[in-house]
Parts: sequence; structure tokens; C-alpha cells
Amino acid sequence: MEHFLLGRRATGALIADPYSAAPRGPSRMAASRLPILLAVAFSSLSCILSHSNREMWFQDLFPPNTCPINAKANTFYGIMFDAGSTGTRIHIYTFVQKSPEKLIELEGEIFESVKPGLSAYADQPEKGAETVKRLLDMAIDAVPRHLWKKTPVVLKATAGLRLLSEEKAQALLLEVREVFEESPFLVPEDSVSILDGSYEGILAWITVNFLTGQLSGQNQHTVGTLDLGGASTQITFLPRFEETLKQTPGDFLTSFEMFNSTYKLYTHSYLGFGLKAARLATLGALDMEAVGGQMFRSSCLPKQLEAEWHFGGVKYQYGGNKQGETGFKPCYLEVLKVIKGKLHQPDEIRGSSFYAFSYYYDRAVDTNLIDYEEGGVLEVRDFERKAKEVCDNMERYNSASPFLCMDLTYITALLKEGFGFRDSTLLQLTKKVNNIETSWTLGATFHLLQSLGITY
Ligand SMILES: Nc1ncnc2c1ncn2[C@@H]1O[C@H](COP(=O)(O)OP(=O)(O)O)[C@@H](O)[C@H]1O
Ligand SMILES: [Ca+2]
Repeated sequence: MEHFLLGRRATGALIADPYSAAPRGPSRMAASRLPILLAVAFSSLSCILSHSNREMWFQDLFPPNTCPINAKANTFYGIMFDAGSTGTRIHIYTFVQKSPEKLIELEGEIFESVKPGLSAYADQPEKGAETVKRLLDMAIDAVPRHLWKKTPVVLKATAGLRLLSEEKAQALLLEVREVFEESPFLVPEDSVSILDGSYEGILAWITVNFLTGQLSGQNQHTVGTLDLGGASTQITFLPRFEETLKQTPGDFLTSFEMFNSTYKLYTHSYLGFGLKAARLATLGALDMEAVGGQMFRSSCLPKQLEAEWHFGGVKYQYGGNKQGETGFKPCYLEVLKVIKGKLHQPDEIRGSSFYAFSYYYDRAVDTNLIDYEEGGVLEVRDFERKAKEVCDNMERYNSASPFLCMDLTYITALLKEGFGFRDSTLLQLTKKVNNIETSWTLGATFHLLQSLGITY
């Protein structure tokens, strides 16, 4: 079992305390101003540090003679890049400490994204890094000049880069590192790296449970999280029963400490089981680097379809079963081959409800199961109902993507046959909580900010 320390200590509870204020930054940015109190003792931490010899990013904000009694209100920023398989995203978080005796608040987030992801630039690393630079330029506008060199910038890549060769992935990371070094921001050691899959799940779990207020107080009712990316998928929850711990393979359990609590989480990242990787697996095209001229066909696609698809820098030709069967039944059998017996099924989750985001959210929006802004609560069977509706009417179904039937069928099979959820299992589809993205990046930023202090 893995064990890592996430944050050293806390002095109080985590409380969500929304208030409103005018958004700032360019209008295309999604800015929010909902402060969320952090149980991070930054005032005392930085005061301790200001007496040490170490040069910390927030040290100057708390000169020794003002610590802790006279410290003024302060604003901190943290810049976290999510280099996902389908896109690169920047999250610029603002934290405020209004007075030294008060807890740090998460004040808001500025978010922007670009497509495609870094892995699409596997053979042009400089061009890939250029996309990161363009996003980083936004942070120059968003972060006040006097805080630039105290604001850490970090990029973590997920499954897209995990699937590339070591050499290509490292070349991309090196170019990004250069972009960071040339920026005015604080570049911590190891600021550009590939995020371990189990951290991806844990950090998303932290984000969701922090934003929903579940990491505060005594009565914690944490929620499990499901993330469906392009190339990998994660499941994370806090087991309630001893039996679950006994039944679970050791490498699915990770224990960590945060905000004065220790959590032993069940988490796993399945590489190659993201929605887009699953399309390739269903088509029989996964692991095929050179697929020149080959046509991959599936009963999950419209009969007459013949098209090209680019993913991870590779071009694929695919199409429908011109002569053969199409529809939900044959499609489900095809998809099942990709999933059956490949995933661990913890008994405990059958009756629980989970938060689900990323492609679970996007496909539910695409098929009007939920509203884009509001999200909503679904049962697993709702995805199956929609999959049947789409797959059995493929020629007539007016969809932006020819893969809609395959995607919905995969999601259905992943939930039921993969993780072993019941038809009636509830899924809370969520994009944002209190106007903050439900992404692992917030958990990663807590980890970053705290680890900068923990080194003391
Ligand atoms: N911050 C975010 N806000 C909204 N959607 C996101 C965000 N991050 C990822 N997604 C969603 O995640 C899915 C793509 O996963 P991605 O992160 O690119 O792949 P992977 O996690 O496998 O590397 C898409 O549905 C995309 O909309
Ligand atoms: Ca992702």
C-alpha cells in the first residue's frame, strides 16, 4: 500500500462560504469569486519559514516583525496546468488570507483550455510547448506583477503522455520546462512531470470532497469520484467496511494525511480505458502505431460511415459495418470484449452514489440527459437507455459525433460490467462546485502549496 503525506497540519475546519463579487480578468475566462476557507495554517507556517534560511515563495508576504499578530491581508496565486490527453488546461487559483488568525480562503479560479493535448505534438515538442506558453501568458495578466516570482507554476501530464514513449514524453516536458524557466513565475523543482495515475484519482477526490465541504468537521460523508478521460479512467472512494480493505489488492489502496485526518482511499487509474482509448480498443486499433491504410469497422458506428480520426498524433481510418449488424446489442458485445474481466469490482460501491465528471458529463450533456450548466443526478440505467436509443436509431440520430453510440455503450458497460455498479446506482454529474472546476488540479495545488511549506 502506498502512503504519502499531503499537507502537514491544519488549525481549523474547512468551510464553504460563498459570497459574490465582480469577476475579473478577460471576459472569456471563467472566473469565480467564491471563497472557500482552507484549513491550511499558512500564517503560522510562513512565519516559521521566515525565521529559517529558506527562500519560500510566500515568505516575503509575512515579514518576521509582523508575524503573526500584525500580518495584513494577503493574496496568493497558484498556477496548475493539466496536460490531458485531449487538451491542455490552465487553472489559476487565487487564495486570500484576510488576517493571520483566519484560515486561508480559496477565492476563485481562472480557467482556460486549448485542444489538442500535448501528446498530439509528440514529434514537434517545441510546438507543443508553444500551446502551454500561450496559456501561461494569461497568467501574466491575471497575477499582479509584484506576486509573479512568488507564484508557483506547475504542469502535470496525464494519460496522453503516459502512453507515449519515454523519449517523446521527456522531450515535450523539457520544452515546457524551458517555457516555465523563461516566465517570471516561481518554478519549483519537478514542476513539469507526468502525474502518477493513483494521484490523479486521489487529487480529484480531494477536490470534490473539499468543494462539497466533506473534508471539514466531524461528520464527514465523503463521496466517491469517477473520472473518465480520453486515455485513462479513475475510480476513487473512501472504503467504509473493513471487508473492502481485506478484499482489495494492495496497490489499489493509498493512505494520505491532509488537514489533520488520515484517509485510506481505494483508488485506481486504468490506463487505456479512457473514452478515446476505448474507441480504439473497440475498433481493434489500440497499440497500433503504424496503421497505414487499414480500415477499422464496428457495429457501434453508422453503417455507411467511412472517416478518419486523429488521436495522440496517429491517423486512423474507421467505418461502420456496411454488410453486417449494427445497433446496441452487437455494439455492447463488442465493447464488452474490451472490458470484461479487466477491472476490479469492489462490492461496497454497488449501493453507493458517486460524483462523475469529464466524459461522463460531456456525453450526458450531448444526449440531453443533463443540462450543460446545471449537471444533474442520473442512474446508471439512464446511460443504458440512452445508448439503446442512439444505437438502435443510428442512421436517424442527429449527432455531432459518429461515435456517440459507441461512447454511450462503453460508458454503460464500464459502469456495469467494469466497476460492477447496479442499474440503480446514482451518479451526481458535476462540472463545477461553487463555480470551481471539479478537476484534480485543485487537489494538486493544495499539495503543491503545502509541500512548499512542508520542506521546512
Ligand atoms: N477542467 C476541466 N473542465 C471540464 N472538463 C474537463 C476538464 N478537464 C478535463 N475535462 C474533460 O476530460 C475529458 C478529457 O480527458 P483528458 O483530461 O483530456 O484525458 P486524460 O485524463 O485521459 O488525460 C473531456 O471530457 C474534457 O471535457
Ligand atoms: Ca483528465
